[in-house]
Amino acid sequence: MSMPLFNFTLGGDPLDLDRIRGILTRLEDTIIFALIERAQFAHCPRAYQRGALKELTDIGFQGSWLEWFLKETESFQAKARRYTSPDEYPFTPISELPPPILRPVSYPQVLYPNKVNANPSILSFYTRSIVPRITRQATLALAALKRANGITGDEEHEDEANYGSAATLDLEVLQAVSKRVHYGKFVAESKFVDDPAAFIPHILKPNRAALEALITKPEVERKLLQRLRKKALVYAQGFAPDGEPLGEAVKIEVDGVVELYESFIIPLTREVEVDYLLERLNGMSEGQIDVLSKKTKQ
Ligand SMILES: O=C(O)C(=O)C[C@]1(C(=O)O)C=C[C@@H](O)C=C1
Repeated sequence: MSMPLFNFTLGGDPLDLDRIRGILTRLEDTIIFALIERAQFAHCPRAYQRGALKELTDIGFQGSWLEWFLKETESFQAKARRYTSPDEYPFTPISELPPPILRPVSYPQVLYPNKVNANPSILSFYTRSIVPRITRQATLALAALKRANGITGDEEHEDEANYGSAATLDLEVLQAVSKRVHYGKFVAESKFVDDPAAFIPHILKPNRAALEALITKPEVERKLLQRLRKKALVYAQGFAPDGEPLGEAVKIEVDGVVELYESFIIPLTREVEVDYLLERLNGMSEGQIDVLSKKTKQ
């Protein structure tokens, strides 16, 4: 049995829609597992508040603990040229990251040059909506444990012991969600080159609704949500010592995972697709656009 290869450097048609959807499907597993890991720890609200940690303001950093953690980790990863890959986007502005120490890889030019970056939306939604939701059980359990042990007060430093673990796991979730959402660019490029004539009028006279209607595939979304629920149910259950599944979803709330995709990840992927398409003709001459406009779906 052969394994599908999704690595950019290994050849194959990077705009094959089935191949791109294969990557999106694989990332479902990564995202569910990362969420399960993060859900083991309590919320740690102060880790997401700017200026909440004296230790950071003391060293002149104005952001939150998570933003500091992202910047430090991404600086290191930038040196290993992570953000030169067309499917990797840092949360820290690229201008604040160091250059790679390795020679550049020459990636095939698959995407049209663009400035689309959904990471600010991802970071804000993740910290405001996702973390509180997936950590609810762990936060309640921690509070109950403290009550049982007579630990009270010191609200400010209550959850500090988990800051390192929380941020490490936040980074895993954020990077996986970011990669998934930005794959929308490859999906959009694939759909565009398949039928440029359908898209061009709505790019020239920008019409988001028309572009969104062209890229939206309700049946694909329906199947995805169905598959995701089943996967989350399997991954979230416990297993007996002999490997027998115990049935009940205990590691994460399955509805929460499905809702995350339904109300955030898929809509944001669609938004990235539309934003990308709106930039798809930038810098092209009328003549070039004219030639492209004559290409219709085969
Ligand atoms: O698979 C596609 O065609 C996509 O555009 C990706 C995606 C998704 O986010 O999963 C987004 C919009 C479509 O309606 C279907 C699925």
